[in-house]
Amino acid sequence: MGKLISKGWRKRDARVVMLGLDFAGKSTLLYKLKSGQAVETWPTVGFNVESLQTPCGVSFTLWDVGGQDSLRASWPNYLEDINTLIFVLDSADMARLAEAMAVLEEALSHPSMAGIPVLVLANKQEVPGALAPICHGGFQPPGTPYNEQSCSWHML
Ligand SMILES: Nc1nc2c(ncn2[C@@H]2O[C@H](COP(=O)(O)OP(=O)(O)OP(=O)(O)O)[C@@H](O)[C@H]2O)c(=O)[nH]1
Ligand SMILES: [Mg+2]
Repeated sequence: MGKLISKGWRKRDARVVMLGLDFAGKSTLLYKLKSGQAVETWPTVGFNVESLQTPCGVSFTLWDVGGQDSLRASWPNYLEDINTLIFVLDSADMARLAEAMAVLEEALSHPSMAGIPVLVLANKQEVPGALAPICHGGFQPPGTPYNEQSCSWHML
């Protein structure tokens, strides 16, 4: 976040976009951050958006984009002029890990993603058998080996 603030983010709301396969938990996360409570969700058709603030007072707008296959063609529209991409991964869904990797790679190839910080959020960690973040070694943008010190992308 320090890097983001140093880019002048205090002057305007940052635009943060969440992508990920359907059922990954994006909307659950959005409303948990907004209300502090777990809410029931339905598959998102289109997007949800909320204004949020970090505990240290940085305002940002968080976009939650529907992840169903039929909606992914619209993802590039959401990537224009963003400050950060959060890619939400269902860590308990091994069967779709490769699919998730493929759609992340496609999103990262969008021209407007150059230089944009990416956070891969390994969700559903409490599910028995979920892949631990440290085990997501194969799940990384091509050419960008995971490095705790690197600011270009982070796995949480
Ligand atoms: N066990 C577990 N379930 C979760 C977690 N986060 C979300 N879920 C569940 O995952 C399901 C899908 O959550 P959503 O938030 O609707 O998923 P989404 O990524 O918004 O899906 P789309 O809108 O279709 O793209 C719901 O049943 C949630 O309750 C989590 O951390 N752990
Ligand atoms: Mg949703």
